[in-house]
Formats: sequence, structure tokens, C-alpha cells
Amino acid sequence: MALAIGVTAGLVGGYFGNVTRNATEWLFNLVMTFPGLITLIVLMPLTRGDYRWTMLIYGVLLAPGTYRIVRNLVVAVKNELYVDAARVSGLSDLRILGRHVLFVIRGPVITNTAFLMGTAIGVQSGLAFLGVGSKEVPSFGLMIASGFGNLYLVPLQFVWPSILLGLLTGSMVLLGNSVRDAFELGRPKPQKLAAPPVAVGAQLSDGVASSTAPSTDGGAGGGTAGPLLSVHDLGVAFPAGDDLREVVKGVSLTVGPGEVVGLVGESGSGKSQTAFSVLGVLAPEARITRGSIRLDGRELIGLSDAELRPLRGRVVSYIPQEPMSNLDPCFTVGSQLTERVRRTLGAARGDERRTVLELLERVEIPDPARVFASYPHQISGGMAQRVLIAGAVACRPRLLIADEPTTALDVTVQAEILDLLRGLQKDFDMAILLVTHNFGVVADLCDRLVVMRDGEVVESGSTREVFAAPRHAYTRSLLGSILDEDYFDVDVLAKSVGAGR
Ligand SMILES: Nc1ncnc2c1ncn2[C@@H]1O[C@H](COP(=O)(O)OP(=O)(O)OP(=O)(O)O)[C@@H](O)[C@H]1O
Repeated sequence: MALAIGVTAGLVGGYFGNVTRNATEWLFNLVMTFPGLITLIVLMPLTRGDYRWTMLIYGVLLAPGTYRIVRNLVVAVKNELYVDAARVSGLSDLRILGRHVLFVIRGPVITNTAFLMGTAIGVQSGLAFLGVGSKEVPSFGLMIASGFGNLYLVPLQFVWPSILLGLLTGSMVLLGNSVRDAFELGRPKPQKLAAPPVAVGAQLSDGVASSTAPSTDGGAGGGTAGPLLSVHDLGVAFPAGDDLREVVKGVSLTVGPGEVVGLVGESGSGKSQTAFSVLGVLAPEARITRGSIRLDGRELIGLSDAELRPLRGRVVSYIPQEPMSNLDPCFTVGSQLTERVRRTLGAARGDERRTVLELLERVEIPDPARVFASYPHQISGGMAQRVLIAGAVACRPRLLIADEPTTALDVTVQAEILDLLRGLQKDFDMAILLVTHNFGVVADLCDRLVVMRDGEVVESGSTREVFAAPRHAYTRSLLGSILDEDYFDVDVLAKSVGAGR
């Protein structure tokens, strides 16, 4: 009863406009004013202690709890872009609610229902124990009550039903969790950056994948001091049924100190998963199957999140593809940057604001004070990307990983952001691993490039060489595909390599 009323009203109240929401809210507030147990006892003359009627009424009294959970979840989900997309594609509200909204909120609803089942059994037993339930229908409450009467003569008569009642209500919660997990298809538990299979772990500790591992991407690797980042034979896989599907298959690359390396390839070639492996932010279901990642001489594979945290922001930093979705809409730009500056720079209170304003100025934001006080929705996409860059370089990291940093921006803003990255790279002598599928960006910014296809590195070398004479057919086809556009010319691109640097 609680599930039927609460979920239906929650879906309707959360999804439709204010009038419907206010009406359902008012109704459920009213229901909540009834004290549960006392109402059931008062209604005894009507229900005659029949547990079915008692539980139906109790279900109505419990419905507001379910309603509130569902309504809140629906309010959060209904503004998601995929719900808008379903709406504009002409799906009816009923279909959107049933297919897109209910599907997302079912997890919390299932666990809450299991808890309600335990509560209902407990309440029914309590009523029977107090003698306000039916005497004919056997129940835990009746058994416990009669056992209580004989407590000193036969204590086990009281103990056994009490234990079983506790086990039953407790197991409802476990059942709810299991049903939720089964529905969510065993949503994976978060993993460490890497939990490679034993064989790989042994290989790593044997030193096979040490810093002396050969650089197979043709990189200078920063000369005698060795590369800043060295990825060797990296494998990343995702579960596919009972098996694992490798999406990064033995990738090796290096980035020397102060070097800009482009990681290029078509969509789905494994660029982002390679970059995420270095940052230790792979999806929870991802597995590192083999290989080694050394950053500034330290092996990252096998480190826990807590061990990686001090490196993030200080040694390696990240600029994402979608600037807007990486800023929290609830806080001003200033407070988000201040938090970061406080954590990574350990800036003293009072100094934080000045430090953040200086950073905003450094990333060429025209009115830093206004942007500092703005919420993310009050600034443009280009401005948001500058804010994220400011946050990323706050600690002058030695390596900046930029994942398609200009893809979401229009062409003029793209050029400005690239100029900014170039300036920052020079000023801070920072290495950049630039994930992109745009050869124009590579030509503009990168010293070297690594071309990936289907999870593997197919070609690497200095940008000038690869542009002038691509060896692999795939690189040629990638270059060819952009050169189809009239304004690109291979010779012009090859000559323009590094022109901006
Ligand atoms: N959570 C996931 N579960 C299963 N497969 C995934 C998951 N995330 C990524 N993949 C798969 O990994 C492969 C590589 O993805 P990746 O994001 O690295 O591609 P990419 O080269 O960065 O592409 P894009 O430029 O479009 O971001 C793709 O085939 C993708 O489907």
C-alpha cells in the first residue's frame, strides 16, 4: 500500500508542475499528522483487529515517507538532458515516467520498501503483543505475548519468537539490498586505481615494468633525467558479460618534462581511458589488466586513492572536456577555487581570495572580481574553461592532462584557450598530455604525437615528422579526413607545426 501510493504520488508530484506538487504535498502533510500506532488502535472497532485491514491503513500512514523519497529523486532526474531529449522526441509523460524516470529511481525505492516491510512486521507484532490484534491469526506478537506470560516458567517460549522476529525484520533489509543489486546488474564497487591480476602485480613488483622500461613511443622522454610520465604496456579492460573486454591494449608512451605530447585518435580509440589511468579516475568497473605507469619516477599502479590524492593538483592536473559540467552549480566560482587553493596550496585564510583573483587574472579573465562572485551558469563556456584551467594550474603541476579542452567551445574561443595553454606551458615549464582528435590543435601545440587506434598505439614521433610523412595507413587516413576540408592543406599544416610555440 505504501509503495503503490507513495511511488505513484511521488512520480506525479515530482514530475508535473507546481500546482500538482503543492496539492500532493498538502495531502501527504495531512496524512503525516496522524500518529501511526495510536490511529491503528483507535480504528480497532472498525478493523476488528484483522491484520489485513490494519496493514492497509498502516500502509496509507507510511506512504508519505515513500512519497517524499520518490518526489525528491524525480525532481532531480526530470531536468536531466536525456529526459528533455525523450520529451522533444515526442514520448508521452507516462512513458517517460515509466521508462526513464522510474528506471533511475528504483534503487532507493527498493531499499526503502524492504525497510518498510520490516517496519510493518514489527508494528503488526507490536499490536498483537498489546492484544489489539486478531487472536485467531498466529503472529509473532501473539507468540511473544504468551511467551512473556510464561517467562519464568519456560523462558525459551519468549526467546525464540523474539529472535526470529529480529532475524526476519533484519533480513528484509538484506533482501532489499540484494534485490536492488540484482536490478542494478551488480553496479560495480569502486576499485583502486589498479588491481591488476596477480600475474601482473608480480610482474610489477619483480621490476619488469620499471622506469627502465623502454619507451616505445619514440619519445626523447626528457633526456637523461628520464621521462616525467612513462606509461608502459598499459592494459585497461571493462567487464563484458562474464569476460573482460580490453579497450586499452598495451599502450606505451612517455612525456618528458616541459614537453607537449598529443594523444590522437578517433572516438573510442582509448585516449581518455589512457589519460584516466594516469589520473587514477577510471570508472569503478574498469580493470587495469597489465602494465606500468610511472609519474615523476613513482609507480602509480597499485596506489590507493588516498596515496594518489597528494599527487593530484600538485604533480599532475586535469582539464576536462565539458567545462560547465565540471563546476558545481551550487557554489560560486570563487568559493570553488578557494577550496582548491586552500587544499592544494595550503594558502592561509585571507590570502586565498587574493591568490584566486591573481589566478583568474593569469588565465586572462577580464573582470576577475565579477567572475569570482559568479555562479557557473552566469559565465560563458570559454570563461568556465579558463576557470578550470586556473584551478588546474594553481599548484604549478609538472604535468597537465587536457582531455579535448577545446571541443565544447566555439572556434574563436578555442584559439584563445590554446593560446592560453601555450602561454602557461611556457611560463610554468609544464608538460602537457593533450588528448584530442583535432590535428589542427596538435600542429599548433604539440612537440610529439602518439596516434591510437582501437586501443593500440599505431604511430608516434615528432609532430613535424608525422605530419610530413605519416608512416601508418591509419594516421594517413586520419590526416586525410581533416584535409578533406578545403581550408586544410597538408603542407601548410606541416609547416605550421609548432608555429604557435
Ligand atoms: N564505463 C565503460 N564501460 C564499458 N566500456 C567503456 C566504458 N567507458 C569507456 N568504454 C569503452 O572504452 C573504449 C575507449 O573509450 P575512450 O573514452 O577512451 O575513447 P576516446 O578515444 O577517448 O573517445 P572520445 O574521443 O570519444 O572520448 C570505448 O570503446 C568505450 O566504449
